[in-house]
Formats: sequence, structure tokens, C-alpha cells
Amino acid sequence: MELITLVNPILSLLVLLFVAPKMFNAFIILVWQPFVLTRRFKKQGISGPKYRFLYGNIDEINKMKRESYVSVLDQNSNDIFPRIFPHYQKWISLYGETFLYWNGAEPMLCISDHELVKQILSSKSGFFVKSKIRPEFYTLVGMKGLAFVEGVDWIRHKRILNPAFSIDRLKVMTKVMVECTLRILDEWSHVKREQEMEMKREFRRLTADIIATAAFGSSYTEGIEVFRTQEELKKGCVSCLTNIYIPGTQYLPTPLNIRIWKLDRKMKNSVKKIVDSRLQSEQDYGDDLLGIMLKSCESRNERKLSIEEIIDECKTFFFAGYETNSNLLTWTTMLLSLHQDWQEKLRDEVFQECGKDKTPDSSDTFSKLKLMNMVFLESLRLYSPVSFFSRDATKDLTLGHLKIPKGTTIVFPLMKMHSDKAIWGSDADKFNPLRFENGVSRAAKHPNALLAFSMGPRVCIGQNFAMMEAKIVLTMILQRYRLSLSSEYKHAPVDQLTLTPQYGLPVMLQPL
Ligand code: HEM
Repeated sequence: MELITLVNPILSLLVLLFVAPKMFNAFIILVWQPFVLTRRFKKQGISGPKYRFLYGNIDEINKMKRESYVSVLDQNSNDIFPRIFPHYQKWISLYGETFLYWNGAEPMLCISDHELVKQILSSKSGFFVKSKIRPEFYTLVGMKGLAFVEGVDWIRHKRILNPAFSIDRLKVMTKVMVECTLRILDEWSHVKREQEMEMKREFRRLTADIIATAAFGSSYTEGIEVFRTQEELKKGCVSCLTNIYIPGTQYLPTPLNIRIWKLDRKMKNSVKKIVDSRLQSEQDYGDDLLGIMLKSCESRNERKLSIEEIIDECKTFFFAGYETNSNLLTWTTMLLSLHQDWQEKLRDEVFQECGKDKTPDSSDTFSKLKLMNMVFLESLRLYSPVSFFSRDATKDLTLGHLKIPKGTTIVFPLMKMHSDKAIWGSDADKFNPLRFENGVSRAAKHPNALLAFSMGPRVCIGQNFAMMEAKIVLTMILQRYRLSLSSEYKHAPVDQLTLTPQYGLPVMLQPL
């Protein structure tokens, strides 16, 4: 009896000390904040789907996406936004272009106003930072890589990495890109008559080879371990997205987490092997991306990267430099297979600037391909490989007429913004490369309407690399083959971190 009377107050005290504050925090995060924020936005005329305890709107999003992904679009339709983001489409129609929804208990403010988005992206105040991603995703892209570091760390990384993407380096990389493309075209040389080819797969192989060789001096065979593991990791991460994130759950030994941990270890080892083999090489480290990072490692000044940061940068560039580019090539090939008139125009331009069977060897040649440039820009507009991105507000902010509370994630739905008729004109859903005839800034009513590579300080560091690679590959294909869509093609764009055709891209290749 005495023992019970003694234990009870101790237990109550423990509960009070440890459990009660946690319960209070959970109440604030899961109940009070959603309530207060919903009211604060409502006062400004912004509403959205109702917050549901713990889950926010995740279940609705999953359901709408599942339903949408069984549909197949007419192949002439570029109106892909409702298929990819059915939830945004529905909420825009119900609540207007600026609306609030909930990723678990995280407030997400969707904004498509070009001027507001420009203000956020060009801000150097440090008040809009890259959105936090789920911890599982850092295994894929590296937490300490350029894409996710902030402030002085970002400046240090960017200064070290910039020279790897200079015009002079791009010229050197042009050669690598041509060589890798020749290798894959050599494999296609068995195509003597019209034959079907799964282009999404081929472009993935090619862009993986190019980034592995151009940035890391490793071949596809060495890099293949990294790409394969990254693919597996990506599947794991994408399946995480359908569940709410509860902090700490990434440490629980669930089957999915155990798989992710294993793949993470495997990927680190593969990347380390590439780094170690360069460290042990007799010559100097070289001037490619990896060489530049390793040299910085030995630097005595503050411009230094640690080995851990280099490994994370490698992951970042393996991922960023491959998925996006292969999708740019895939969608452009789809568009040119549909629009034979444009395919012929580009072939004529290629023949004129590069000849019929000469292997292009200088980066200057590609800068003359004006029509091709316009086609790629139009492809980036209609089928932007990165179809949305976001920023987090680090303090209470006023943006135009909006008051944005600290901690809000601001989402920019690029696919919506790229197809806005008020900005792009009444033919916004049509494939019309000529809109870029007078340059990107004059193609629409807003000079920064095309955001495929983002803008401002965090603009894509690889955009020139990407455009050069895409031009080289397409030039060399058009010199050899005529492309048309296979009857097997199903037009089903889907967002799997990047925008990709759900069922691949079967194309008929006909040697010229
Ligand atoms: C068609 C191809 C590509 C597209 C559409 C694309 C798109 C983008 C976008 C939209 C961002 C900004 C994301 C944000 O602000 O949240 C970005 C950033 C970035 N991209 Fe690309 N990218 C492409 C190719 C590449 C390539 C080839 C590389 C590297 C070789 C690369 C490396 C990066 C890096 C490191 C960042 C982060 C930059 C920073 O935060 O300072 N990208 N990219």
C-alpha cells in the first residue's frame, strides 16, 4: 500500500515532466497551428481543402492521383496539368489560383502568380529557403550538396563548383558528350529498316553515361552501380511520399526503412569508390567536377569542401544531371515524332550547320541551331522535367498583398504557370516553338514566365550543360534517323520526382 502511494506521485510527476510537454507540443502542431493558420489565411481571402487531423490532405491527394493515373490522354493534347496534379486542378477550380492545403500538418500555400513567384525566387534575403524534404530523400540527393545547403555554405559550394560549368569546361565536355552519343548510336547501327525503340530507356542510359563521364571521369560501367542504386532508392522514396511523415519514424526498422538504409550504404560505397580511385590516381585530379572538388579539399583557404560534402555533391550531380536531361530528350523526341513538320525543319537546320554526316565537334556549331533551341524551350515549357518546386518562409513575411506566416511552404506549380493562357496567349496549350523566336524573355507577357530551370540565385547550375547535351544528342540522331510515334505509345505523363512518360516512349526509328 505504502509503495503504491509512493509510486503514484512519482509516476504523475514523470508524466508531467516528460509526456505532458510532448503532448502539448503535439497539440500545438497538430491542432492549434492548423486552426490558427487557416483563420489567418481566411482573413486574407485565401482558403482551401479542410485540414484533417494528422494527415492533412494526403489521403485525398493519393486518391485523386491514383484515379488520374489510370487515364491515358489524347497524344495531341498538351493539357497535362489535370492528369499530373489532379488535386491542384480541383482546388484551383474551387478556391482560386492561390490556395492553402496541408501536407500532414505542414501548411502549403500554392501560388501561380508570376510576379510573386519572381519576387520569391530572386530574393537574396535568406527568408525564403529551399523547402525541407523528407529525411529519406537526403539519401538520394545528399543533404550537404549544392541543392540543399543554405547561406554561407551555399556560397562556398557555388564558388567552388561554378568553374566546372564555365564556357571553357563546357567546350571540353562537348567532346565527351559527342563520344558517348556515338557509342549509343553505334549500338543502334543494327537498325537497317524501320524499327521500334524504347527511347525513354535509351536516353536514360545515354544521359547517365554522359554525366558519369563528363563530371566524374568514370564510365557508365563504373557509374552504373550509382545509377542503379539511385533508381532503387528513388522508388523507396516515392513510396514514402504517400504516407505522412512523423519525425523520428525514419529511424524505425520498418521493411522500407531497412531497404533504404541498405541502398544508402551501397550508394555511398559506390560513390566513394569513384572518389577513391581519383584520389589514388598518379596524375593531378583533373578539371572536371570531381577534380575541382578534390582540389578544393586540399585548399588552405576557406574555399574548401570536406570529403563528406564531396560525396553528397556527387550524389546530387548523379541525380540532377541525369533524370532531368533524359526527360527533356524524351519529351522533345515525343513532340518531334508528332510534329513531323518541325522535325524536318530541325533536320534541315542540322544539315545546314553541321552537314549530313559530319560528326559535330565544336560547341560553337550548336549555338547556331536557333530552331532547335526554340524547340527545346517549347518542350521545357509544355513538359517541364521539374514540374513544381517550393520554398519555406523562415519568418512572418509580407509578399505583395499576402501575409505569409513563418513556416509556410510556398509551392510553385510550374506546369500550371507554363500553360497559363493569360500569360502565354490563347495558344498556350499548343506546341508552337516560334513563340521563342525573339528570345525567352519576350515569349510571354511576363519576362520570367519560363521557369523550367528556375531563376534567381538558386537557378539551375547545370542549365547550359543540359541544353548543350540535348542539342548534341538530337543533332546526331536527326542526322541519321527519321522519328515517328509507335502505335504502342500511350500519352500518360506522370510526376515521379521528374516528369516522365508513365509507359515509356516507343518510337519508330527509320534510317535516313
Ligand atoms: C533539363 C534539365 C534540367 C532541368 C529542367 C533542371 C531544373 C532545375 C530546377 C528547376 C532547379 C531549381 C530547383 C529549386 O530551386 O528548388 C535546378 C537546380 C539545380 N540543378 Fe538543374 N535542371 C536540369 C539539369 C541539370 C543538370 C544537367 C545538372 C548538373 C549537371 C543540374 C544540377 C542542378 C543543381 C546542382 C541544382 C541546385 C542549384 C542550387 O540550389 O544552387 N541540373 N535544376
